[in-house]
Amino acid sequence: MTETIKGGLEGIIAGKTSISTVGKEGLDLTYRGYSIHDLAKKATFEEVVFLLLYNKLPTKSQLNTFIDQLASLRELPSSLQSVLKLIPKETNPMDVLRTGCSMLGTLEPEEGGRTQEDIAKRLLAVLPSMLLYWYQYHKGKGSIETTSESEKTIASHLLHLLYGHPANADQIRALDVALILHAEHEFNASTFTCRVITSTLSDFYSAITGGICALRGPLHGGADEAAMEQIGKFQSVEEAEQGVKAMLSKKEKIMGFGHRVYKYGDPRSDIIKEWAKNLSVKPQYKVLFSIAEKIEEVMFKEKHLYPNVDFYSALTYHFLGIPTLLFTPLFVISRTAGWCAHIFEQRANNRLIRPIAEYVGPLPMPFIPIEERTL
Ligand SMILES: CC(=O)SCCNC(=O)CCNC(=O)[C@H](O)C(C)(C)COP(=O)(O)OP(=O)(O)OC[C@H]1O[C@@H](n2cnc3c(N)ncnc32)[C@H](O)[C@@H]1OP(=O)(O)O
Ligand SMILES: O=C([O-])CC(=O)C(=O)O
Repeated sequence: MTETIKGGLEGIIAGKTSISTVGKEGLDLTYRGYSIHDLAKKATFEEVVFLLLYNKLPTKSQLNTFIDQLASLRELPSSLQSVLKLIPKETNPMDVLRTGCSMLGTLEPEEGGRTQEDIAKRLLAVLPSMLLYWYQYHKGKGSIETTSESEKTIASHLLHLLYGHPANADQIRALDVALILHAEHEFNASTFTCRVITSTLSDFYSAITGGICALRGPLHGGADEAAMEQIGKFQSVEEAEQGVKAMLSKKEKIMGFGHRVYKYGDPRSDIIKEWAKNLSVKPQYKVLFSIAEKIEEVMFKEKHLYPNVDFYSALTYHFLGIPTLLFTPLFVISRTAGWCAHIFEQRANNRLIRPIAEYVGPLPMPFIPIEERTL
């Protein structure tokens, strides 16, 4: 093979999708043809989930039925509650979701007559319960009630479970927008993982569990937590400027910047930045916001790199009082919508995903039996 291969499958078209466009000239980011800007301004997360799963916008009554259905699926089976209690409290919450998702697959398997749509809805409804049940249990709050339907939406339910009381309308809308922005992104690493697993005719839970595993890393979904840690290390804009320059001079990466596809900026970043700005009401939040803006300025001056969705999402979550370790799990909850849509799409026109490798190993050589082998 003489053609030079770029690492990481960069620029390779690995399949077709009608779910979203990412960075396509003149289209930018759309979900099923709808601009991310319109969706973030005018839609709700549940509306976006419906759109992704059913390939059409819901009517008002379809949406209400959908919201009610999701709210009725929040219950954790008692054996799953037991498993969540057994998972050590120091565990990374991404591992909790990975384990919880896999466990649910043993309790409510696809083979048991459930449709893929049933499983998609169940996962979207129960993942927040799983996360917050484990989190609050190990914070000493006991076994919290996750089934209440008083909070209709995923964002309000999540924040209520986290705060222990209802969130206000701005907080709920901020999280709702973050969930919309993270819901889908074409053939990113975690979605591609789901599609590869699906292509072997494996089950739904295996594919989603694989997606969670791929999202965990800091080069992908885990960047929001890494970005927050980096921003939080600086006390002032001056320190941030010096610190980032020093990191760049050592060839270190600044998390939350750069993107494989968007070379001129991630369209989701300005939207979530605006929400971070709106929420930065406390003096210490204003300092963090200006530190983040300084990092953005330095990154552009020094590297011509732009923030991706993770950078200002991190601040948005922080200003919502969400612990850093829960950032990437929130990404899981949102991206499950996109993963499910991709599993449906892969199944509808499946062929095993199996590329080939360029062999760069040794040429064939004689095998030396162990008795004759010397060091
Ligand atoms: C939701 C998401 O998953 S969005 C992405 C979240 N991930 C991050 O924010 C992690 C930080 N960013 C990165 O590591 C990268 O930009 C990625 C992984 C997102 C994209 O990676 P790739 O397309 O493979 O670009 P790659 O890592 O090869 O970088 C190209 C060049 O830009 C530099 N670069 C890219 N991102 C960054 C960064 N965040 N900080 C500093 N330098 C960077 C690289 O060091 C490299 O420089 P070089 O050519 O001098 O060696
Ligand atoms: O598309 C990617 O490579 C990463 C990303 O932004 C996402 O998954 O939202």
